[in-house]
Amino acid sequence: MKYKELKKAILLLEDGTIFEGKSVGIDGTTIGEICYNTGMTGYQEIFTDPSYFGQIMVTTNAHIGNYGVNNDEVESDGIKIAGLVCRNFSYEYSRERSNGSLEDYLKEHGLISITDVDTRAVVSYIRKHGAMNALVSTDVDNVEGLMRKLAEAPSMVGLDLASVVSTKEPYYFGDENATYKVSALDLGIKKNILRNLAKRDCYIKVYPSTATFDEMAAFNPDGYFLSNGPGDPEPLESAQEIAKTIIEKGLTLFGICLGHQIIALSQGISTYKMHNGHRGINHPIKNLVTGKGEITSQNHGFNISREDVEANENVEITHVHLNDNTVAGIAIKDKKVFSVQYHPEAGPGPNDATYLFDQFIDNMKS
Ligand SMILES: NC(=O)CC[C@H](N)C(=O)O
Repeated sequence: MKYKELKKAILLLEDGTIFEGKSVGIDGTTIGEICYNTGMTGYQEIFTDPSYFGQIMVTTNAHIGNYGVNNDEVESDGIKIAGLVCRNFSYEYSRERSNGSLEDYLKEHGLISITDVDTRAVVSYIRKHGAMNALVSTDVDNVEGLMRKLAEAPSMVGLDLASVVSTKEPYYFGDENATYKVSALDLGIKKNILRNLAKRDCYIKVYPSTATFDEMAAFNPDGYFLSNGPGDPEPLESAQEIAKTIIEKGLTLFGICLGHQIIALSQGISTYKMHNGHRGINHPIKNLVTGKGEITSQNHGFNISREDVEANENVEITHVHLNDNTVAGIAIKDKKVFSVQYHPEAGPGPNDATYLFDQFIDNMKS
């Protein structure tokens, strides 16, 4: 490995815990909610996933950067995480398909990152103490000032971040002569969702988070889609209103992650902040309809209340997370509406759950 003289940096947690390391990316201070992803690969897709907006990412895979970056392996127009914490940052990279180094990519996108951190200690600490805000900084001699800054940062609970990352203007994706038309609400949509729909013969109109049902209906779609996205689903009232209307009208609807939470909220099912959330690419799910297992890509810090779903006679649980028995998928009884808490589009992750896109197509067909 190339020897580099690196600046010191620190990771400071909301409760005052400090982890030391070295700076990569740019100098400065960044604040966000700390979380960790256990994926062994797929760092570029993770860093560009808009659902991570406002979060500082700890990668549990020891090596980050070793296969470089590729312009096609992005889930949005740039890096969306607030900061990166890793164990061994690789300045050297090797892969035929890569067209640049992660180091240059972090600098180009202005990401403050810290390497040489004992990430196992960080993860075991936040697993025990739960979700909290954190800061990464190269201003290592000013811990008190940094502590004050961190204390002022808002908590993730109650935060509408979807409107920040959403497109400001509607746009189209796919072939306009495709068989199915889909109106998608962009709350932080991942590109791989659009690719999966387009691949299944859909032409998609992507709407900003401020759109109304009437605007989305004007496209005359065969189906509606509610996307993934960052932050707390609860303040997103207009999206919940749209879901409620679509369901009342008996139209076809599919929701992923934040979109799934929005559908639940629209039916009076509450959401809650999890202790740590699920973020990785090997999360086991059981499909209760088919009895089959699937390994899935996940990224969420909120979840929907099992108790509320069980008490709701219009909604059924279709999928459960096998690690902790949390609700991972629901369907509205006798309607063409379903949603999952995880990521069937992968990007990164396994493709076990892509059948859900086919299910959405079948619903539009019927
Ligand atoms: N990937 C997502 O859509 C995440 C949804 C939501 N922001 C959560 O953390 O639970």
